[in-house]
Amino acid sequence: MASTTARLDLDGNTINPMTICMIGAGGFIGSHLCEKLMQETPHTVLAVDVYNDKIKHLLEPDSLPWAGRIQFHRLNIKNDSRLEGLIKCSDLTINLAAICTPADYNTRPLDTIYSNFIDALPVLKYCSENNKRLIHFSTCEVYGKTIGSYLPKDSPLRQDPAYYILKEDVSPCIFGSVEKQRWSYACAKQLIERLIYAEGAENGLEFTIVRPFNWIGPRMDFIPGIDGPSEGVPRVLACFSNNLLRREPLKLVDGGESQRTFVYIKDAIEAVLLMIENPGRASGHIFNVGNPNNEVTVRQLAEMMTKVYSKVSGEDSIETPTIDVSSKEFYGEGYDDSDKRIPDMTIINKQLGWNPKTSLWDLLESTLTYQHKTYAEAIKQAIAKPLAN
Ligand SMILES: NC(=O)c1ccc[n+]([C@@H]2O[C@H](COP(=O)([O-])OP(=O)(O)OC[C@H]3O[C@@H](n4cnc5c(N)ncnc54)[C@H](O)[C@@H]3O)[C@@H](O)[C@H]2O)c1
Ligand SMILES: O=c1ccn([C@@H]2O[C@H](COP(=O)(O)OP(=O)(O)O[C@H]3OC[C@@H](O)[C@H](O)[C@H]3O)[C@@H](O)[C@H]2O)c(=O)[nH]1
Repeated sequence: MASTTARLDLDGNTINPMTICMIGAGGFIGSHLCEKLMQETPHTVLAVDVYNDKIKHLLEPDSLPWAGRIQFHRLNIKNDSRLEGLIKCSDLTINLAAICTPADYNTRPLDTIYSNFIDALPVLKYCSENNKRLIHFSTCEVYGKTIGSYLPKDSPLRQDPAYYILKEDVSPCIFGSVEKQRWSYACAKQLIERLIYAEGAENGLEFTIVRPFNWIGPRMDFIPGIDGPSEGVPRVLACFSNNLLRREPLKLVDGGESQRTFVYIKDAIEAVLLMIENPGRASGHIFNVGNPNNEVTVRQLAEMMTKVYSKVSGEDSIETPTIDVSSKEFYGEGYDDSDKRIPDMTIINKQLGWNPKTSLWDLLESTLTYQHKTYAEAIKQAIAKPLAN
């Protein structure tokens, strides 16, 4: 419950309650951010989304301690004139709305580009015209591939951090060719970042851009055939969770050699709250938000998830826990991948003093405990049903 003592920002000033228009509030990150804002702050949230399943527990019943501080507005920002009014009556807009699953980037590139660029334009326009602050969610994918990935395999420079650490104000954005439609998302995100930055430079828009580096945790995406389409392909955490729950081998795309750093959603949300409540320190900045200490290859992630799931479910792992699949088979034509993603943390450290805390093992343990509790029974029933018929 929100504390009654005054909240202070990082400079010791009192934080006044604010109204936040949160677009995409019904998604994975939005649901955790709404939860944090309701449980720990006095702020009000106008939660905008086309779905609200992931925030239902915050909206009902009316007796919840924060009732009245969160309102759900079911609207599609593509074509709804109510959006401007909601932005106008808020102090801050946070835009999370996007198509952001890699399986869509090469198979639905038009929807991906529209969602990540065109649909964000009115949000930016209304914030700029009404002098409202904007926190916009971009992605670590804007960095694309590392410079090091273009060096010869045996080059010693590949070991030099200058060739792979990703810095907001220094690193270039390196994407594959246009035929590699994987990059439709990254490219759309890059262009909206540039437009927001330009609105700041030319028209004084107060903005913050967030580049999340693989935030994971409970409520991420969906489990195919249970709370999402049977043929759907979510992000890796949900793909591997689904395989573990169904006792199927985890599929390693192109050998599972790509590397990622994973950060626990609850750590990352702390960083967003600091941005919300410290505008003087956050405005005009682009922030990497990730955990450089949690780097693994996708193969290592699969191995660790298999061990953790065995521990939390009490079930032995299957005989062949992983299998290799080609990216063409798994994602279709036009897929490509980021080789390695380690965030530089200098700017977020200096501006907000934020550091991630949770190790990969610990965050997988709490997340897979949630997956097991939430889905194991439903999966059992789904598997038993066709047999019974
Ligand atoms: N989760 C991550 O690790 C990660 C990494 C990089 C970037 N991001 C960015 O963070 C943001 C949120 O990501 P997420 O993981 O919560 O994804 P998500 O898919 O769970 O949430 C996005 C939400 O936006 C809503 N939405 C999409 N289009 C809409 C529209 N036209 N009108 C209204 N609502 C709409 C969706 O219904 C969904 O609830 C996205 O912009 C994404 O690109 C996330
Ligand atoms: O079953 C699977 C799923 C995924 N993978 C691999 O696992 C890696 C991670 O895949 P994810 O689905 O989590 O997506 P990525 O990390 O590539 O991109 C994500 O990064 C940042 C955000 O902007 C987006 O949420 C998304 O684009 C990729 O190398 C992918 O090929 C598998 O090997 N097997």
